[in-house]
Amino acid sequence: MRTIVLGTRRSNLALTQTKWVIEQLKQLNLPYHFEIKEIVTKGDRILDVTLSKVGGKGLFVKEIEQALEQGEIDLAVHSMKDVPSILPDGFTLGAITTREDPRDALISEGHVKLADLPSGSIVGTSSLRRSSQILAKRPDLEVQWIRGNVETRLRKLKEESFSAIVLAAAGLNRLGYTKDFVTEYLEPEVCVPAVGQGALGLECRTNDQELIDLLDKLNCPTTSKTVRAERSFLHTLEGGCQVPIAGYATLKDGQIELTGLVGSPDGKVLLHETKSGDSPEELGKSVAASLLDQGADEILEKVKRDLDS
Ligand SMILES: NCc1[nH]cc(CCC(=O)O)c1CC(=O)O
Repeated sequence: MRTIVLGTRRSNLALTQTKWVIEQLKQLNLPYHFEIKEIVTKGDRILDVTLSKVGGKGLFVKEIEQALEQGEIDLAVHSMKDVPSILPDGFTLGAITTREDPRDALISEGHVKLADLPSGSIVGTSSLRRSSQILAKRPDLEVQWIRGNVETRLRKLKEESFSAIVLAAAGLNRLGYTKDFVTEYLEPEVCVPAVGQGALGLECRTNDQELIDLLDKLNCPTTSKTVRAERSFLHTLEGGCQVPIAGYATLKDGQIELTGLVGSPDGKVLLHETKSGDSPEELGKSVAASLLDQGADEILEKVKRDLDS
């Protein structure tokens, strides 16, 4: 009987997600054993600077891919929003699972909603996408970088000078926080989610056909299709680093509807586009092209220059 080794980061969220996938695999009642191997990535070790400066989201994924390549692990469970838009040769996503709540969640001291936070209140986030959209709504607030896993950020909300923080609803749900813990869910009309937010990607080696066949049983066709559109959009715009880009797609009567957004980190410029189509790849490219026509490349170039300096 084959043992499938799942590699995961050590955070509570990563472990919870990996255990959830094992449960789903076990329910298939197939003759496999499952084992978890914890991996500490560079992104987990470096916590003192903004994530964008140490190399962005790809950081978490790269070291896990090395373990896959060397056969130390067979399968990696990722939050899709942390997975770069193109995987290196030799790796594939065997499945994208059913999406959790894709929205961002605002959690504030005293449960004060975004619209009601006093002027000058400090909101903690380390995402340019979130800062851009929050400052567009509330230019009188102040955004400060906050790093660390979900529990660390919640502790900092209590102990430091933040009035509110923004976290993905999906992560909170998976960790078992109840709905009344959240002050306000930010609807996609207010804050367009990150590409892939709320979906899990199951990555394995391209030559592991046995595992690819197994993972296919956990694939959610709707989530796959919408996340592919979002990732095609991201790929068309991306220059490699973490940038203020948001993308969220839904499926209605077989048609994908994709909203893309590019904003300046201070929220003074927000470019939006929503389009429908049936090819995820073409739709992603088309929404990206519209934003480039509106001047998205200028915003993104400036962000990259500021990160490099
Ligand atoms: N960047 C960290 C990260 N990656 C995925 C999630 C949440 C789960 C998800 O989006 O699926 C989080 C935490 C957060 O943004 O609050």
